[in-house]
Amino acid sequence: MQQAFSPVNPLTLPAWQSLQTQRAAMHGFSMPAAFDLDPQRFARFSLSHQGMLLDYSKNLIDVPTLDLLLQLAAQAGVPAALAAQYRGDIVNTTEQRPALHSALRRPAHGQLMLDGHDILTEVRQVHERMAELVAQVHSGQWQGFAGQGITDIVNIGIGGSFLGPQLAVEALQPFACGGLRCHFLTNIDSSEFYQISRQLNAGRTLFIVSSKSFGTLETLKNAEAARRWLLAQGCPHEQLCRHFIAVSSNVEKAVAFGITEKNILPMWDWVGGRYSLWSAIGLPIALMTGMDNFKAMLAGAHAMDLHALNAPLADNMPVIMALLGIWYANFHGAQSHAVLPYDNYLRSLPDHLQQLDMESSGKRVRHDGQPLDYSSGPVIWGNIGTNGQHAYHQLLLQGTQMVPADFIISARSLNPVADHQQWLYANCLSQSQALMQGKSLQQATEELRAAGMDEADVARLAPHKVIPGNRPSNTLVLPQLDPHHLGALIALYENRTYIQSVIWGINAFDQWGVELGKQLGERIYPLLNSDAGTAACDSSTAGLARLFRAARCSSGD
Ligand SMILES: O=P(O)(O)OC[C@H]1O[C@H](O)[C@H](O)[C@@H](O)[C@@H]1O
Repeated sequence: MQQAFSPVNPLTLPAWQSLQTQRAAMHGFSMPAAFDLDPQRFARFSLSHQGMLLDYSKNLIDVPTLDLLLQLAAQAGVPAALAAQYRGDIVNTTEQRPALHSALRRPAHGQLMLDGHDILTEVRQVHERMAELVAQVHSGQWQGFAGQGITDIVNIGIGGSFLGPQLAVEALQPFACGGLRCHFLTNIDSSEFYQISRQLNAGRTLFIVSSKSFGTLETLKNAEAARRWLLAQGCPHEQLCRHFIAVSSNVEKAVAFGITEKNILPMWDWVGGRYSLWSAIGLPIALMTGMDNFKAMLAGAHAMDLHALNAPLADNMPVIMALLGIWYANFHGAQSHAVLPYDNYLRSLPDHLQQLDMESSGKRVRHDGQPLDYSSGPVIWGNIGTNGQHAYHQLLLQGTQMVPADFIISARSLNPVADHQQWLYANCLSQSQALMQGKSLQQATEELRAAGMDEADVARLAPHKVIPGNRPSNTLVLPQLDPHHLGALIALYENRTYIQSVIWGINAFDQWGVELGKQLGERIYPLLNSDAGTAACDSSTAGLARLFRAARCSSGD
């Protein structure tokens, strides 16, 4: 396997330096004026792929800025890095692994050799096993301990073993088949276990224990609780195998936990957790929507990979989105980025992208361990559009920070109701337009005068109504939210995240930061039983541990 990276400090790239000069030259750039001056601005700054349109005309760019950003991508070696990732070179340098989630969605023919194995054959075999399981569950051939078919599946997993499947299961609800209900058990919170388990009939429930490592505390504790619950509900010990499937790259640990080997679907260390919904971690998606829809999602993602690999930089959707992200994070000081899907089915997209992007881009050193002296990834946040208009859009419009936003909407609704979709679309467009146009003091003043207000009140109120405008956004329009376009959309963001990491010179595929809390949790747990050891820890942790012990004593637990 080849090592892909000789890390580059982007600050040394000529295009980075030119962009700094360009940023200064752009001081005073007005997006509304740019639209007035150039009737072709929308056509110039938009592109489409697989029927998806990216309108990036409402950004703080002009042609020279975009040219410099494209030069930055070329100088940072983006095309070569995309090819290296797709080929299976070691792009995860700290763990010395490739990141081959793209291999999970390649068509079923061809070969990709890794350490002497053809991994495409292995992927194919797992997809075939998934198809068998889906058929068995849907046909009622898979039966629980009481000889009845399955009605409920419970995915036990967290992080990447939860967020991607949850997003896709929700997004593809109109494509549901098989009549199953799907639940996600994630947190180590007894209330969550209680709320889910009370809806279940034990004899008709299938638990999928999803954990790449099979070492994640929350997942193992919930799997143990599920096993105890099944036994308490009358499942004989020897019949537990009818109620548990596992997905893991650590088959040994899954077997040691008690899962029958034939019920364990493998995954591989070359798939990162946050990129794993395309593997057997996506089993809940296949169970809820059928294998054909799961495969259509893979095909959409694959087409996006090919686009990222082959389209010229200037026509390349993930490249353009990545460069705009860099422009705002590194040249405008933006510290957050909003993802605003105008689609209830995409309500979990911001959650998924938070893990995808913030675990990948939340880094402080380059591949070579040198600290960054520039920003890496911003905070990703967001929620369903329209709802946000009645909440945090106030800050987007009039707050002191500039927050670049992605608006995402489908041209067609799969469940049309009267003129709802037209209003939804109008709302979406109104927000990006308001962010771009704003409202001047003169406009605010005229509006108040037109409403018949006296001059003193006009003068008092007008400044509060000013909206600065010139705030950037992208609009992504999907023809409709179907499996193919969902796959393309998620893969678009995956590629965008990777491209940004290449320019920043950071590793998008490790996440060492999350380990510290896990280690400390192991040390804190015993302090909640006894105060032995509290002397050695900080007074805040000791005080909070004391409070827990006191609460437990008083409740008699
Ligand atoms: O799938 P698992 O091994 O249980 O891991 C679940 C999650 O745990 C972590 O702590 C990582 O930060 C995530 O990237 C991962 O997706």
